[in-house]
Amino acid sequence: LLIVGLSNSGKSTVVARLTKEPVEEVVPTVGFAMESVKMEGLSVTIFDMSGNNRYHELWKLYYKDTTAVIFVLDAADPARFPEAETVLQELFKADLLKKVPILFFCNKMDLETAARPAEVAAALHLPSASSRGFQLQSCSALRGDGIKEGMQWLLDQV
Ligand SMILES: Nc1nc2c(ncn2[C@@H]2O[C@H](COP(=O)(O)OP(=O)(O)OP(=O)(O)O)[C@@H](O)[C@H]2O)c(=O)[nH]1
Ligand SMILES: [Mg+2]
Repeated sequence: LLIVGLSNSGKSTVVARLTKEPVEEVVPTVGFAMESVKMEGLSVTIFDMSGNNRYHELWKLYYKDTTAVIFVLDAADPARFPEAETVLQELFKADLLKKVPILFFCNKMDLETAARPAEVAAALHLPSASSRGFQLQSCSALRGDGIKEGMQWLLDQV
């Protein structure tokens, strides 16, 4: 399982939710962090990538071993939506990810300023949920809302 997205979007907070570690202790990721967790009897290895620009090239090295992708967006940071779209397009274009389901977490929905999922879908020109194993899920990793629902969809795809 590969977790990508821009810096500060909440990837490691999502991972902390999945591994049941305290979300308060999350710090910016340097390079990447690897975690293993059991989900519904499956042993899942999570690669939590740094969103820092300097590490984006590193993501590609993991594509060939990737069964599923989670892309995390900070929905309260519209200034970075174009940058997020560019990064997401790279994922869609990658040959090694052609058959890999992508779960899109529209994160930080607890914040009043967060864009609605429909606005995010329009701004980032997201494909419809039915196409190519793509699913948009709104969530708050901080509160733990929506994470289970998203993971349920993803596990059903693999
Ligand atoms: N309000 C709110 N804050 C969140 C949420 N998820 C994460 N954050 C905060 O956003 C900041 C960044 O979270 P991280 O999980 O470290 O983000 P990241 O995507 O792993 O960042 P990098 O490792 O630097 O790429 C932290 O201060 C988190 O507490 C959320 O759902 N709501
Ligand atoms: Mg991180």
